[in-house]
Amino acid sequence: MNTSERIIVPLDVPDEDSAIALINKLEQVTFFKVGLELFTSTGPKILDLLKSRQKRIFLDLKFHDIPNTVAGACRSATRYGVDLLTIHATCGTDALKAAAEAVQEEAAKVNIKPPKLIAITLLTSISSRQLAFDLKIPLELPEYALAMALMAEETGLDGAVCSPQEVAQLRQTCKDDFLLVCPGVRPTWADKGDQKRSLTPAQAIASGADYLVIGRPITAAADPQLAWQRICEELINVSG
Ligand SMILES: O=c1ccn([C@@H]2O[C@H](COP(=O)(O)O)[C@@H](O)[C@H]2O)c(=O)[nH]1
Repeated sequence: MNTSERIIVPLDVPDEDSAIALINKLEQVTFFKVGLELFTSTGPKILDLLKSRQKRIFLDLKFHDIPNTVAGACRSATRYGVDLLTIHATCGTDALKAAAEAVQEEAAKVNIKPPKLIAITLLTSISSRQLAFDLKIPLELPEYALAMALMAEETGLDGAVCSPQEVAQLRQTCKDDFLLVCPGVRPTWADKGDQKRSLTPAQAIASGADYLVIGRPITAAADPQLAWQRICEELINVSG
């Protein structure tokens, strides 16, 4: 996989027309993320459109519910034939196990490749202070993120979503093939916005991330294609 294929661009836009406009501006991008905003607006037809253009798809619906419900949601999402799918680790072990089994069973039933099911460890918009004072979690943030990732690994998930600040620790501790996907990535020239635990794309890759989710630095740029290219060049300069 070349470095540009490691960048996943989220289509965080309100409707299908805006998504198509963005996809057209980013012809060279191979991997797009469809999240809550766009999927709630368009439903699965946006996934068909991306597939018709041979794009890879990260369906980031961040399931968070009881075991029976997340298993059902995972079965439905599996039938879309997407590449990556998310669930919150805080659903707990029973729900994570049920979700992982549901994905495998449904993919076998309809004879398609299962999506990689990955767990959100701790949203990248949460700071250490918020973890302690808002969520009342009495652990250091890296320790908590690692615990969530290990729970996901032990329950049979394929990987985790983590901030670039924790990815080195997760890379060292988790199995080599445990997929690590990092949002909250910011080039030095971009605004952090609501992201609290960011590093640059080059730092995130050097720390062991498999994929980077980079949205507004690209999608809100005056020229999204140019912004994407600038990030690709920064990554090539680091990885040689
Ligand atoms: O912990 C998480 C999990 C998911 N996201 C998603 O990634 C993108 C980031 O977009 P930016 O514009 O680069 O901030 C967005 O779609 C989030 O829903 C995340 O940021 N953090």
